[in-house]
Amino acid sequence: MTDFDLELPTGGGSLLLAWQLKGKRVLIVGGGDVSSGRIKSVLAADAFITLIAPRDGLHRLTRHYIDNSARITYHDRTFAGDEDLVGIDMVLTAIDDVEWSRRICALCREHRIPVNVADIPPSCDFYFGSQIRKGPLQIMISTNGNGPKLANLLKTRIEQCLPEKVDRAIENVGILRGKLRQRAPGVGGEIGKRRMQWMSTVCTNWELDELAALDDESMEELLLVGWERLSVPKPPRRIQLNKASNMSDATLATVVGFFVGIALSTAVLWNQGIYGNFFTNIFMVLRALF
Ligand SMILES: C[C@@]1(CC(=O)O)C2=NC(=C\c3[nH]c(c(CCC(=O)O)c3CC(=O)O)Cc3[nH]c(c(CC(=O)O)c3CCC(=O)O)/C=C3\N/C(=C\2)[C@@H](CCC(=O)O)[C@]3(C)CC(=O)O)/[C@H]1CCC(=O)O
Ligand SMILES: NC(=O)c1ccc[n+]([C@@H]2O[C@H](COP(=O)([O-])OP(=O)(O)OC[C@H]3O[C@@H](n4cnc5c(N)ncnc54)[C@H](O)[C@@H]3O)[C@@H](O)[C@H]2O)c1
Repeated sequence: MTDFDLELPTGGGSLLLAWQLKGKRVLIVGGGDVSSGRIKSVLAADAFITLIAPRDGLHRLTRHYIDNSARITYHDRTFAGDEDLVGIDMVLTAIDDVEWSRRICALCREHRIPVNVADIPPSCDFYFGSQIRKGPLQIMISTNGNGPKLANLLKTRIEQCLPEKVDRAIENVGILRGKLRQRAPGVGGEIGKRRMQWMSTVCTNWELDELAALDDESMEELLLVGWERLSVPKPPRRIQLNKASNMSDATLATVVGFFVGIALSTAVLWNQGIYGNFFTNIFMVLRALF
């Protein structure tokens, strides 16, 4: 018997990737509303942008990006042809001209440059999705072209479920992994396996809040105590204390409300000449509550 999943994927999906565009050049054709969204996504990926769109059709946000990002090279004109594709690694078109959209797509395919044509699925080598970015966390919701609005609505739901400090926790895990690689360098082999196992145990055994509370000193301590002995200790005391003080607002409100209630009822009873002691009043409040 094997514990592998032997079932073949049913297909009909697309490949989900986190495409590394740092330092690459992306051509964006069009300067409207959709283009401004594309610019934002590409800037988040540290790429350079060549933007081709007549000035009079620019969206306010697109103009803002042109004026404020040194990564954007702007040409105030319409798409010219082959020559605009020289040195380009990816093309995104967002124009209100279906004929030109299709022509640009055909040229890109000829030059084997990956292309997305907003809203024309057959002309897309890849689709955009609805995106959530929170620090290094990136979530893309794709319905594989079935319902883009639904992707947008699901995004809102997912955003509401994300733990508050998830971005900080992920950043800290990244820093800790960097420190561990410095302490135990080497690619692959036994050392690689040992590092992966240890990091996985840290991520599994520590709460996100505890990971988010790590600072430089506690990371060094964790590496010193844990890595050297190949064990993963509990979070240091000051991080656990932080956790205690991170009591959720709702819990805090319930606890404070409970004691204020007891104090008030004591005062009222006292005022009415019912001189029960404090503990008798707690009993009366509890009886009234349950
Ligand atoms: C996610 C998002 C990302 C982005 O573009 O940044 C995105 N569309 C968004 C919004 C949106 N698009 C449309 C509406 C109107 C409501 C509706 O029609 O449903 C709304 C809603 C709105 O505007 O609120 C119209 C529309 N879109 C496409 C077609 C053509 C067709 O389906 O045939 C038509 C019909 C045109 C017509 O009828 O003429 C096609 C595509 N749109 C995609 C992505 C790709 C598949 C995504 C997936 O896998 O789910 C794909 C295939 C190609 C691509 O463009 O990459 C972004 C939400 C971002 C956010 O806010 O979070
Ligand atoms: N995927 C999505 O989320 C989504 C949502 C809405 C619309 N769309 C589609 O995306 C496309 C663009 O939408 P928009 O709202 O940004 O449109 P828009 O009309 O606001 O902008 C179009 C832009 O393209 C420029 N343009 C037109 N022809 C050009 C050419 N040959 N060369 C260079 N620039 C050219 C215009 O000057 C303008 O800046 C439309 O086809 C629209 O149907 C997609």
